[in-house]
Amino acid sequence: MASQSGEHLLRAAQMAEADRITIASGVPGHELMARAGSGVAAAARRMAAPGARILVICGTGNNGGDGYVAARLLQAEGRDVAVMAPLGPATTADAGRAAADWAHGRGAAVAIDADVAGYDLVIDALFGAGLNRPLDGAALDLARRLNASGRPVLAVDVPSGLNADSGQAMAASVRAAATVTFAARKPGQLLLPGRLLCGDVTCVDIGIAPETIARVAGGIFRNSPDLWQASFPAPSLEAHKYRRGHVLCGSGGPLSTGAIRLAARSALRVGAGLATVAAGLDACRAHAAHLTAIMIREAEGAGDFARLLDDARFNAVILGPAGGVGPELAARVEAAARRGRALVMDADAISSFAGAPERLAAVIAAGEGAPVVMTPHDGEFARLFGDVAGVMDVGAKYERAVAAARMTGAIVVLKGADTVIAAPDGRAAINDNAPPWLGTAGSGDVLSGLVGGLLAQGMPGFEAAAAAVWIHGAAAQAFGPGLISEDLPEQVPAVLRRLLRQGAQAGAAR
Ligand SMILES: NC(=O)C1=CN([C@@H]2O[C@H](COP(=O)(O)OP(=O)(O)OC[C@H]3O[C@@H](n4cnc5c(N)ncnc54)[C@H](OP(=O)(O)O)[C@@H]3O)[C@@H](O)[C@H]2O)[C@H](O)CC1
Ligand SMILES: [K+]
Repeated sequence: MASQSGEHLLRAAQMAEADRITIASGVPGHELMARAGSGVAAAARRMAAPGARILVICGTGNNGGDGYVAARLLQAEGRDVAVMAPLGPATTADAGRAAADWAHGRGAAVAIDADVAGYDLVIDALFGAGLNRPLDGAALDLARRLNASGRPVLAVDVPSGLNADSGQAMAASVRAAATVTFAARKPGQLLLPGRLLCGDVTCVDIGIAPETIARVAGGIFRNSPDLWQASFPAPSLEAHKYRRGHVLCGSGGPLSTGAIRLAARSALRVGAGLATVAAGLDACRAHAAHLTAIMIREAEGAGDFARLLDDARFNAVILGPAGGVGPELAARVEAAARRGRALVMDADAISSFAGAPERLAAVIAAGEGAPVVMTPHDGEFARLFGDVAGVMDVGAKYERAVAAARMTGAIVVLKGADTVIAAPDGRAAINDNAPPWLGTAGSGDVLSGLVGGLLAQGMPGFEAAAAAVWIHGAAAQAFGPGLISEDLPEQVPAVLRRLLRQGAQAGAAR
């Protein structure tokens, strides 16, 4: 996993280990703190105009230490800085040293009940990665006063009260306009509500080596082209349409045919060589009125569908968009999985296994390693895994997705504004490029098509799913507000051009 390229996200414990390794290698902790504090001061300079009144709220640990360093640097250049130490003096050696350096000749800290509304910028250095229980008492009161004051907050590492791993507020969390974090982003800064509570996140290099980060990393990544560009199918002259795969898309009934058409069109747009919609006769007639490049084959039941799959040229299958929950659809899933075809399970295909994840796992195991990608939203996920210990009851969203992937053998795309892509081997990617307007009817159908189209071109399951999620978000960003799902496939070419340009540049740089 460590060889996987991409931006590592580090949990608090992994960050502490990176700290420890770096200190053991000869970089003193107070040096790391000095660099961290300097990064905070630089961000404060950008946020606070000259003459602005700055309040630095320092906790007792090293997060507070970063705050003392920033306070000293800002005061040394003539900034109007006050320090509040609501929980008492620093308790760690490095923070104590930073506090002493700040206090030297600079007067005492302000009282805890000082009116925070009187400041132009508040630097939140109360708790960082060391938060280990919900806020309470004075800390909880102060966080609430800070949020109520409407004052712009610059958070050190993470807003105080935010769990750096899960992105959840622990009783409450400071809401920051910006956050300065160190060495690597944390999962809780991309997951919701953490992403909203952090504001703009800047990651400061404090001298922790990339190989140290890779060594402590646990397979959690920020979703970006770096993660999957190497296996992204680049168009080439000899890759004629039969070499770029053929996606078989299972349709719903005659009054619910649009969903699978969105999926099939998306599969073609992302580069699949061919796409065919399989449908009952009445639905075929409905499709015939809409389709041109996408072919149509009649398949009344699961048996007909299975017989279509006897044609090995259908190397990828999409099932679920408005497919109709029930044993019929489950039987189609089984037919595709048992034949070892790359399979995307969306919506109704997932719900057709509600409460029976073990049965789904057995079906997937029969496919002997062909990639299966499921794309549930939270509700479908809960219906499938709700009763499984160790899946719904684990802390962070990516832990739930990885547990589900491990249990079923599928790649799990747990959708949302903070979609997580997880693999049975423990890898997870958190996606943070989806704009609010992507949440529109049918966008999930488009995503299933993008996944299927990339699988048809031979991308491995995890990479195909991560690339599809990223392209889905980028296409929505390209279109802007007012988006409806029919617009999404039409934005894919511009996103592909950008990706191929980036890929060519990366190749040239190698
Ligand atoms: N490489 C890096 O990332 C660097 C990070 N730095 C900064 O260090 C902090 C982490 O510092 P740490 O001392 O581990 O912990 P905090 O400062 O976040 O927390 C201080 C202590 O507060 C106690 N605690 C925890 N939760 C609560 C709570 N809800 N209420 C009250 N008190 C709480 C806890 O101590 P206990 O003994 O009470 O358990 C914490 O230890 C990191 O975020 C960075 O800002 C380095 O400065 C530079 C390198
Ligand atoms: K903080």
